[in-house]
Formats: sequence, C-alpha cells, structure tokens
Amino acid sequence: MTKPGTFVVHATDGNARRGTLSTAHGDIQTPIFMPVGTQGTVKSLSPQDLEEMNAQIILGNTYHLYLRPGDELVARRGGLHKFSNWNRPILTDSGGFQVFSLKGIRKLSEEGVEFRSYIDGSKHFFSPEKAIEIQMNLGSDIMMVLDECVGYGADRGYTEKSLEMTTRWAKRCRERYPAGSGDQLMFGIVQGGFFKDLRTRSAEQLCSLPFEGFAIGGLSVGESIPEMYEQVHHTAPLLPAEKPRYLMGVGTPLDLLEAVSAGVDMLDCVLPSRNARNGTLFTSQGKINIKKAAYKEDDSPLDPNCNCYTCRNFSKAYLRHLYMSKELLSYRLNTYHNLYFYLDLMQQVRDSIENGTFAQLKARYEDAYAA
Ligand SMILES: CNc1nc2cc3c(cc2[nH]1)N=C(N)NC3
Ligand SMILES: [Zn+2]
Repeated sequence: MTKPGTFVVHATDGNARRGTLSTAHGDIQTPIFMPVGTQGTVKSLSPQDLEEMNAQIILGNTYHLYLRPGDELVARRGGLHKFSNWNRPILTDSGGFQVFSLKGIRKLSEEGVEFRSYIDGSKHFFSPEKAIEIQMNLGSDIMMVLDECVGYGADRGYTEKSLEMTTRWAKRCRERYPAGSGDQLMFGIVQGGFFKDLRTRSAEQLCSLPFEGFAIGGLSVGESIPEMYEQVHHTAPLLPAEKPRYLMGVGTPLDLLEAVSAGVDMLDCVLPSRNARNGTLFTSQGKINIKKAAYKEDDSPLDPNCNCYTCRNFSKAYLRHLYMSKELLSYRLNTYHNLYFYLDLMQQVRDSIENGTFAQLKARYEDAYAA
C-alpha cells in the first residue's frame, strides 16, 4: 500500500489537476467531491449505495459525533469505519465551522472555544488538542485542524487577529499528532476572510507547517458567488502544488467546475443531499424541482443522460408522487440521484483533465446551468 499522504499529480489542464491521494483506507482519485455524512451516515443512503455510485470518501463531523454517540464510544467499537461499516476513506471536519456558526452562547479564548450542545444545551469545551483527540478516536483518514471561522462581513481587524490565532491553533493541532506519527493525515485550513492580503498571510503561515494537505476555509458563508470565486482564484495557487487543496463547503455543479479550474482538488457540500430532501434535483440539462405540477403525469426519467438506479427505474411522475406524499423513499431516490450526478460530474472532470478537454466540459455545464 502506498504511504498515506502521498499525493501524485498525473496530469494538468490549465490550473486543473488530475491526482491521486493515498490514505490508510485506499487511494482517492482527484478532483473529488465528498458526500457529507455528518453523523456517520450520508442521510438515507447505505454504504452499499455509496459504493455502487463510486463514492471514494465521505465526511463525518467531529462536533456532532463527539456530542452523540460520543467519540470514545465509537473508539470502543473500533472507530468510525468499523462502527458505520464504511471501509473507504473518511475525512472529519474539526467542528470549527459548526461551533462558530452555532447561534447562541460560545466563549472564545486563546485556549479554545466553549460552546453549548445543540442536543441538550450542556456546556462543552474544544481546545485544538481536544478536536484532534476526538478525530484520533474516530480514526478518520483525514483530520482537520480546529480553526476559527469568521462570519461574512467580519471587519479587517477582527479577521486579522482571528487568522493569527487560527495559525497558532493549527501548530498546536500538528504538535498533538505530529506528521508521520500514524496513518491519519492532517490538513491545515487557510482563513483570512475576504481580504486578499490576509488570505496570503494565512497561507504563508500555514504552508510553512508540515500538513499533508491544505483547505480553504471561511468561504461559502453567505458571500456572493463572484466574491467566493475571487477568493478561491486568489488563494488556491498560493497553496503548495505538490499537496492536495480542499475547498470546504462548496458548492453547486458550476462552483465545483470553477474551483477545479482554479486548482482545487477536493470539495464537500451538503447541497446535493440537502436539496434532494426538498425536491431540487440536478440534471444534465440543469436543475429541476420535482414538485412542479408539470411532472404529474410525466413518464420520462429524471435525467435521460443519467445511468443511476433512480433514473433507470422510476418516472418523474412517480418521484413527484413520493415527494408530495412525504414518503421516505423520496429522500432515498432523490439523494441517490443527486449524489450520483455530483460524483459522475467529477468523473467527467477527471477524464477531461486527462484528455485536455476540461474547458469544453466546463462550458457545456455553464450553458446547461446558465442562471
Ligand atoms: C457550507 N459552507 C461552509 N463553509 C465552511 C468553512 C469551513 C468549514 C466548513 C464549511 N462549510 N469547516 C471548517 N473547519 N472551517 C472552514
Ligand atoms: Zn439519476
């Protein structure tokens, strides 16, 4: 097995890269989209469904799994892979985003962040070291450092102080689990808000530390699409070319393509699974909402160009009926299709970079998804 953390770039097309990241639970072909499985499950799908659609890696969440069922309970069951019977790679977010996007009380200090449980309101405290210890208990293949996620609109002064602390926290995370001390990888997270010089400073500080990969954090927090794209295009090239670049919490199909064109290798977003549950489905011809009356007696598949279980076996009319009846199967079939669509899009992206046709693929989806 290739040493976990090894990242090889096989081909490029402009700034887009086709690579392979090795982990203790297998290799990940990049660019990659990572389905979100916050509580150790991708809502409404089984590991078998995810393997069928060639999901290579899924996300879990430190904040949620620490609160319930508890990271030590998961460790006693052999870790998150064994507990959830998902034997491919897992990336866990540190809880930084959840804690800082939580409404209500939280106390931030140099030592860490105090917050209340969304389940029962009980008080908890995450230091950078604690956030890593939880991920060590979960046994995830890629651990994220604890960072402070400043909200959209934070002023320059606050953003500057925050990124300096995020760098100090990143150092503490790395010292808690030094590079090479085990099979788990650790990614730093670049902050700096929407100030390019602060993004540059955050990247310079973090990239001097021995992380196996680097994430762009603090985006997709309410800013406009052009503002997000501007920061991605500014920040991605600042990250080491020989390490994977991960854009957190992004995005629509067009966002994925734009990020890959800027040199991003990994992305995650709740959009495909969350939208599936409210009937918004992504197809090769654009977005459709299955609850529309127009589909009441439409016997055609959701997407004639999609080869997924949902599109091969059910009509729009039936999918609309399930959604209007709030049947559980609606969640499952809609989620199956949306994630299959995202994963298939990224397969087309990987193929297009290999044969130098990424720009054409991007243009085709831009036409289909023009606002
Ligand atoms: C949905 N948007 C989004 N932006 C994010 C930004 C971050 C994140 C998760 C996100 N999700 N996790 C972190 N630990 N830090 C940065
Ligand atoms: Zn489909």
